[in-house]
Amino acid sequence: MTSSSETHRSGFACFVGRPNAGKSTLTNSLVGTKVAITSSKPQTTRHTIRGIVHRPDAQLIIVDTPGLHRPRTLLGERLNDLVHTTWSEVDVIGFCVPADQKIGPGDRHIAQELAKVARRTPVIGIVTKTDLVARKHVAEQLVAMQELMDFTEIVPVSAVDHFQVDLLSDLLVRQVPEGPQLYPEGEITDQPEESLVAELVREAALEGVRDELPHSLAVTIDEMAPREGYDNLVDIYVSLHVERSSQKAIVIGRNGERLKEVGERSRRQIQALLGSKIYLDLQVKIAKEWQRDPKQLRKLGF
Ligand SMILES: Nc1nc2c(ncn2[C@@H]2O[C@H](COP(=O)(O)OP(=O)(O)OP(=O)(O)O)[C@@H](O)[C@H]2O)c(=O)[nH]1
Repeated sequence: MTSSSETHRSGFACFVGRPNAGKSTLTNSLVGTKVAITSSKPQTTRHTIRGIVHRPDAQLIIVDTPGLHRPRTLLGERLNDLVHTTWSEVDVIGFCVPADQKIGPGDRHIAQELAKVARRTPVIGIVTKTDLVARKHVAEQLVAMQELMDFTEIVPVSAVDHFQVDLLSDLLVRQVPEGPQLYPEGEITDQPEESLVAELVREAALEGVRDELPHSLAVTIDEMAPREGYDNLVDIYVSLHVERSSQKAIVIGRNGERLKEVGERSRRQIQALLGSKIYLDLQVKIAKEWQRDPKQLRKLGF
């Protein structure tokens, strides 16, 4: 019997909405007081992490997206491209509209842009600040939201009263894939992003072959640096260490098919983490009996 309570999920979410829609307050409310909000922005990271929701069953990383502009200039267009890229990299988007304000042209503009990615990235409609208006008014706003675009779900919340914030957390978590805890609890800034990237690759490499390669897979980042002359490209060279050639064959797969899948699967998540395009090079190496050799273990970061 498989119980869904045993699966752990992890992934990325972002909130969009016009200024003052309540995005930051909602992020804080979701995250709770347990976790500090980091605004650390290492060299290779473009997305700022606004907060991390730690739950026993999931970890939800809430990232910032640059604001959407009305593209009057080429720069405006470029910035909007960046927004679209971010939207397609995260696992779920929350579109915030305050309950106490009429839906306006700003919201419709965002909805139009979101509709372009909605087929790929689920969008949850969030009516914020419900504590400010009567229930009847919340209901009307929900109906108005429904007409705005095709949402995966629509939910009214109040960050101030903590009304339905846990429900929103559940709805967001439902949209992120199965995966390990990416950040240690309470310690968001200390984890070098290299380890997160390695963890994402390891997770993708184990997918479907977990029984065959239980603990015989270690992943190290050989090099990770922004490519010179490009403002949005990070080169990442990764080694996957196995113990035997039979395991190497499993990781690589027939004609390299599996390794290609591993690359595709991890690339999307790494791009979401870093907020930048990446070139990902994966090499499978045999480190004989690395689990029993202290020297090898140190080299592999254990
Ligand atoms: N009553 C009430 N006020 C709220 C709620 N959520 C946010 N606010 C208030 O609304 C204002 C804007 O909230 P923010 O969270 O800063 O909004 P934002 O969308 O992050 O704003 P930008 O950073 O400008 O995009 C603040 O004064 C908040 O205190 C809520 O649930 N209830």
